[in-house]
Amino acid sequence: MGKTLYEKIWDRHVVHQEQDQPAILYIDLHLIHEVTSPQAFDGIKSTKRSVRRPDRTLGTVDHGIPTTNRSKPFEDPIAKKQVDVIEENCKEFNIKLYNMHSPNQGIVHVIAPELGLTQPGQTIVCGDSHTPTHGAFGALAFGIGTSEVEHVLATQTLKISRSKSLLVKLGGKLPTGSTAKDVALALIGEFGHDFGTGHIIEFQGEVIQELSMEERMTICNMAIEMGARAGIIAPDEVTFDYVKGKPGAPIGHDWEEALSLWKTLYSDPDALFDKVLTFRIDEVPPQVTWGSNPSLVVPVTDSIPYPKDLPEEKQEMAQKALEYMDLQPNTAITDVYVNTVFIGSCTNSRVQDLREAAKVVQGYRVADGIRALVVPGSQLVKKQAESEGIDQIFLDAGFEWRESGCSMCLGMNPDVANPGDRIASTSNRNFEGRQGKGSRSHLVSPAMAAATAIKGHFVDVRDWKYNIAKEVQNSNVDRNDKKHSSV
Ligand SMILES: CC(C)[C@H](C(=O)O)[C@@H](O)C(=O)O
Ligand code: SF4
Repeated sequence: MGKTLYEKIWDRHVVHQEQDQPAILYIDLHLIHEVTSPQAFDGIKSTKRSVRRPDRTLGTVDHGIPTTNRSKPFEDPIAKKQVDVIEENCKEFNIKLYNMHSPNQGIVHVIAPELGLTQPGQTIVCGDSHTPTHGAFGALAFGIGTSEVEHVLATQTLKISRSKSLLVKLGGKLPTGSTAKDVALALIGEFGHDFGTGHIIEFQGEVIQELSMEERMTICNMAIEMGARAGIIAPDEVTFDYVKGKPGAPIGHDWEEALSLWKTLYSDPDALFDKVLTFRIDEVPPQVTWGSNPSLVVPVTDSIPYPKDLPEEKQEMAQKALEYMDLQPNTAITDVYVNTVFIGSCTNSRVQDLREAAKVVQGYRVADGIRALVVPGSQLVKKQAESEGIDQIFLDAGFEWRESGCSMCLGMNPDVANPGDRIASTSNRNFEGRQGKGSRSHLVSPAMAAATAIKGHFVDVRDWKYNIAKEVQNSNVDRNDKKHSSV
């Protein structure tokens, strides 16, 4: 019988397995950041061990670092300490670290792919729940806890039990104006925020071949919000083209050898999955979450539902979410006003995301009273965007253009939302208070976030070109007239 992609990667990496016991899995790439690595290094040091493969370990700082002027002292002593500690640890154990001032610094899940370190067929771990992002390359990638970080540092292996496999077949084509983010949100809306629990999800479907690596990363990034251990997509020509020529990619004969292996990385047609779900995406409109987990989501064309109209298992959390979010059922999503817009995070902060948002923003102004932030996922993304003039489009529109990092995705640095703030955010989690105590998060695609910043409330970005843009232009003219007449 054939094997699934997950089984193929798993089998190539098992170092040791006893019956009914977890396997010992070899890890190809271990990514570390400043929040979850300090205790792991303490454990290594206190037992006088060393790091087994510093050359297969890479560090960056992303969560707590400022996204404004980095030559100024840190505002938060804890963040400062974490950054200092990872610097010391990486120095002591000879691990490459992209620190705050490095041209390669960025969110851990953005930098490894863009540097060509994330490759098909690898096992990749990080003490971070959004590690499934790397599954977009046909790698088996998942988040691990701090004690596991220590184990991987010491042995370059992980003790782990096999997960079940879940095939999600995406049928149809992505409609114009909808994005990979909308597909991920719609999937979670349809099947719930835990439908992948205990599973590795493989995403398949014709549409996948048409998706860029950036879009595939957005979908796999949100596998954890589906409850899954990891998400994975079989590599294809799009993947190989993306990796080719990147600094970490194999070259010459090694490239040819790698490629012949990578081309075998797909689920065989007769492979058996533990579960199979199908989902048609032809009619997935842009999505907006209204609650405090990503499954509480509706198309932008809809209204906020009455809890009693939802499936029974969602009713109680929906009621609680309405209270926290300060929203009334039956309110049209397009009548919900925000005061903050955040374009960033490992879900949606790559160049393609910023290009899509900039296309919407170009020539317009952020609505009055809105704080709008663009935080590129990495310094390389930032540099590329600047070379295309994208920074200027955002700045001209009244957005803030920042240095790279996690930023307001979870507010561990000074980019924190205030109590009561309502945020249109391109990140992946809308949990209570995540972006700042008492703040209210709505998850959307980059284009939707951009349009919301201009209008001040949610809008259907598909109408942007035809109707809304004209309205905005007129109101900008009014605003400018007012400005001139008051001078
Ligand atoms: C800080 C880190 C441990 C955390 C995670 O694991 O996901 C963060 O990245 C997040 O997105 O909440
Ligand atoms: S950007 Fe957000 S989700 Fe991604 S690693 Fe940072 S905090 Fe976690």
